[in-house]
Amino acid sequence: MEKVLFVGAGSMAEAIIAGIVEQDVLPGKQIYVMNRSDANRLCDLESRYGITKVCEDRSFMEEIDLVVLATKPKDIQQVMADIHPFLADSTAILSVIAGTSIDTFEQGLGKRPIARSMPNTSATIGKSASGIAFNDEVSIEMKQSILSLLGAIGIVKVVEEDDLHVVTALSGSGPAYIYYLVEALEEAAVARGLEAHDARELIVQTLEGAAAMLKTTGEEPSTLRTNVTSPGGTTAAGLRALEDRQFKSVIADCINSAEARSRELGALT
Ligand SMILES: NC(=O)C1=CN([C@@H]2O[C@H](COP(=O)(O)OP(=O)(O)OC[C@H]3O[C@@H](n4cnc5c(N)ncnc54)[C@H](OP(=O)(O)O)[C@@H]3O)[C@@H](O)[C@H]2O)C=CC1
Ligand SMILES: O=C(O)[C@@H]1CCC=N1
Repeated sequence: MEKVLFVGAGSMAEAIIAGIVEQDVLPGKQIYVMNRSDANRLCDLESRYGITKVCEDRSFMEEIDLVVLATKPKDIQQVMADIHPFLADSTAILSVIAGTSIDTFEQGLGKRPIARSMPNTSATIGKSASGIAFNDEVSIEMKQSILSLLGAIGIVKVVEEDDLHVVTALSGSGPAYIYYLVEALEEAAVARGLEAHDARELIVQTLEGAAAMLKTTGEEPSTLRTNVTSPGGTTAAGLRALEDRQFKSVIADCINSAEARSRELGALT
């Protein structure tokens, strides 16, 4: 894979570009980026990551090996109409767009190698948790190239295409749930008198420590939870408040709603 074009230059495109530039995944290879109209944004990405912005010129497109589609789902029909005439038959597609199916891409861009993925914004620091599915046109070699590209920005799970909706709900949107949890914990701690910056540091370290415990001990989360929970102690009191408010059912609603929205977005494209 020598030449990669990002179509869409928003937060997700930047997270992946930052990750692959930082991890040096495509050393010496050429990374191009285009968007709809925000010229300043392209200049900014070009100067920060040493990639090449694309404005009007489309002549180079037939030499592109991989197009990364990173626009909003609502824009994808327009994008496909814009780029299809310029792509070589062999050009592969990697979508990061929520909901939109491989079938939709095949209809808009022809039968060609297509991978549909769902990374997350932690790609910026090489910590994405991504899911991916491929169509039958993707060769073993191309699959490996795409997996190593996504692998360099975090972990990747190959899943059935239909499961990408729940992957989107879980790990695509997941960072936002965690940030919301941090906001809530911080607000509660500040309301009880802690300084905001102290609360923030304690929360982030608690998250980091808990994640590392899950990873390194291999223990079940329920076992680790039980280890924290002294009978009649503070944790039991806190967990009881969560149970009283049906915490697990709130979380199930969150995942189900996000998955349903992913399916809706797919149906709209
Ligand atoms: N943000 C996230 O956490 C995640 C997002 N995703 C998916 O990534 C995709 C992009 O999301 P995000 O980066 O947040 O979105 P943004 O709104 O930040 O970026 C969208 C980009 O698409 C460009 N665009 C729109 N229309 C066209 C067009 N016709 N031709 C070329 N470029 C076009 C926009 O250009 P301009 O600014 O010039 O209009 C902009 O650069 C979405 O489909 C989302 O589902 C996936 C995983 C996580
Ligand atoms: O909110 C969204 O639709 C996108 C997909 C996953 C994360 N952000």
